[in-house]
Amino acid sequence: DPDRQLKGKVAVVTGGAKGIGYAIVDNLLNNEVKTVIIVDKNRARGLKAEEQLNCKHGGNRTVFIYGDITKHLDRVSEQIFQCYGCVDILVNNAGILNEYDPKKTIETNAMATVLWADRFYNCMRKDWGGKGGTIINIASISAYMSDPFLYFYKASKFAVLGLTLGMGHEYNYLSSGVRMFAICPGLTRTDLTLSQQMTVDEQVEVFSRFTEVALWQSANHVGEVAVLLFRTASTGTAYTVVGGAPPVESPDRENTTVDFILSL
Ligand SMILES: NC(=O)C1=CN([C@@H]2O[C@H](COP(=O)(O)OP(=O)(O)OC[C@H]3O[C@@H](n4cnc5c(N)ncnc54)[C@H](O)[C@@H]3O)[C@@H](O)[C@H]2O)C=CC1
Ligand SMILES: CCCCCC(=O)/C=C/C=C\C=C\C=C\[C@@H](O)[C@@H](O)CCCC(=O)O
Repeated sequence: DPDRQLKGKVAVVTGGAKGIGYAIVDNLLNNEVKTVIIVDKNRARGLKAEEQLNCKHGGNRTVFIYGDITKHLDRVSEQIFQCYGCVDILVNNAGILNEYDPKKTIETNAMATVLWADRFYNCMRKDWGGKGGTIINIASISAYMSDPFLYFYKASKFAVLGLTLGMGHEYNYLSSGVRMFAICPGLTRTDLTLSQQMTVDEQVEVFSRFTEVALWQSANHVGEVAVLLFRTASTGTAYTVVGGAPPVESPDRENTTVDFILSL
């Protein structure tokens, strides 16, 4: 299936200046993607990532565009569509963890992810004149766990999962040709998991004990899994990736099947 081959494709990765996003960019470039556009609000890290990746992979295949996903969707998407068309792949990865700022958490992780998905979906969709494509949303194991921690973050990641199961549903894929799936990583060593405002003060002790016994993994593992899933994942699905193990398709939620919808 040519839609599942990375060779020659153009991808956009939000929050690709470091952490999981950077690892996804690096792995896409390792697998013959033509160009990856990093959109990030950290200008210094974005420029450094562009330089490092162009040095490693050559050919000016990495392009950094400065942008805050909560503020600059119009400017950045217009610039991208003008230079590269609707692109083949969007990785909605940028996200924050700050339990002391629920509004910013929802605006960044949920609202911006929804709006970026909507903008690229509409450009890519075949029934509106596009050529199809793939949207990968980075949610979290937090969207599948029932635990007392990081509840605003959890709310934002449930939204990402809901978006993926709904917009990416096979029924929509049949007309749009836009595949959408989610990756739900467990604890991954990045700057996000070093942040000082990760959880409310009263939970710091118990949360620390939890993170000491939980399984951890490298960002590069998530990057490798993103490439694997690009080749194998069906639309409207979500995969957990925990402790460096292979991805596991997340438990089914009740699914109104396409056959049923079409029989109405
Ligand atoms: N590190 C972990 O344990 C896990 C992380 N995730 C998710 O993976 C994604 C990436 O996280 P990490 O790499 O760990 O974080 P990170 O903090 O290392 O990197 C996040 C990147 O996103 C950028 N970013 C943040 N807000 C932005 C905005 N408004 N506009 C543009 N760029 C923005 C940052 O500048 C940074 O370069 C997030 O969505 C996070 O929720 C999911 C599960 C586990
Ligand atoms: C609860 C499920 C987590 C799912 C993974 C995810 O999406 C986000 C994880 C975010 C943070 C993890 C932080 C781990 C921190 C440990 O290094 C610990 O030592 C921090 C102690 C608490 C503190 O606030 O200092």
